[in-house]
Amino acid sequence: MHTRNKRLWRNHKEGSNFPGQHLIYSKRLAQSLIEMAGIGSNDLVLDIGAGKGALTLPLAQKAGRVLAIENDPQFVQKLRVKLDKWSHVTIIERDILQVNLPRKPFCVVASIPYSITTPILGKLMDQPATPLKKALLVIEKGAAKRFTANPTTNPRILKWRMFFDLKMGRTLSPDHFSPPPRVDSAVLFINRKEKPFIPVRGHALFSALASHGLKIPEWPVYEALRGVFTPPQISHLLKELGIERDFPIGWLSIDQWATIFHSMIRHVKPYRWPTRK
Ligand SMILES: C[S@@+](CC[C@H](N)C(=O)[O-])C[C@H]1O[C@@H](n2cnc3c(N)ncnc32)[C@H](O)[C@@H]1O
Repeated sequence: MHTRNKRLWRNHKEGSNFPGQHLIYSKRLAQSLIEMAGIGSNDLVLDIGAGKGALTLPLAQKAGRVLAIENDPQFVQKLRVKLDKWSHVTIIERDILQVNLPRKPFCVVASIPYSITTPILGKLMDQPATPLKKALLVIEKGAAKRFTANPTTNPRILKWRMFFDLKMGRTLSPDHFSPPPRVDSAVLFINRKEKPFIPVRGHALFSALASHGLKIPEWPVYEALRGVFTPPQISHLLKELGIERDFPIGWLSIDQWATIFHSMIRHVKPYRWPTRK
C-alpha cells in the first residue's frame, strides 16, 4: 500500500465512530494554517476540537499558552501522552459549548466539528465583550461562504460583522482529512475590527433592529423600517444611505446597516426602538 494510503487507513481505523472527526493528517498543512493565523509567543490560543493534536502540537511550539478542548475521551488520552512535556498546554476534556471562555484576550486556531459550527461561532461572537482577538477556523466551505456573503440577510451574522471582519481563505479538498468528509472545507478568518461599527453596549439593540428590519428581506427599506423611523426620518435615512425608495432591505451592506443603527440612535425616540421578542 502507498504510504499515504496506509496512513489514511490507519487513521481511519483509529478514528472513533463519532461523525465529524475528520482529522488533519498533513503536518505541512497544520504548520501552514498556524503560520496563516499569525500566532506569537504572547498569545493565548484555543484549539477547539483538538482531536489527536494535529494543530495543538505545532501551536504549542509558537504560542504562549494553549487550551486544547476535546470531548472524546480516547482522543483526550492520546493528547495527554503527546503533550505531556508541554507545561503551557492545558487539555480540557469537555464539550466546547459548556466551556467558559477565557476572560483575557485570546485567539482560536481550530479545525472544528462541522455539526456545531454555528453554535461555536455564536459562542465566540454573540457577546462582543468576549475578548476574542482573532480566529482561524477550518469549517465546511458552504458555511464559510454563508458567513462571509455580502450582503447578508441573517441578523445574527450581521451583528457579528459589526465587530469582526470575516473572510474566507483557501479551500481544502476532502483529501486533506482522514477520514475525508463528504464536502469541501475552507479556512475562515475572524479578526476583531480595530474600531467596531457600533458600540459594544449597543449590540442587543442592533440585533433587535436587524431582526425587525429583515423579517422580509425583499421589502423596500422604507416599508421594512416603517415601524421604527417616521416618514420624514426615513426620507433623511434614504439620503444618508444613498439609495432609492424601493431599495430592498436585504441588499444593504454591512456599512449601511451601521448607518441605519447610528441614525436610529440619533433621530428616533427610544420608545420607537425595536425590542427583541
Ligand atoms: C474535525 S475534527 C478535528 C480534529 C483536529 N483538530 C484535527 O484537525 O485533526 C473535530 C474534533 O472535535 C471534537 N468534538 C466534536 N464535538 C465536540 C464538542 N462538542 N466539544 C469539544 N470537541 C468536540 C471531535 O471529537 C474531533 O476530535
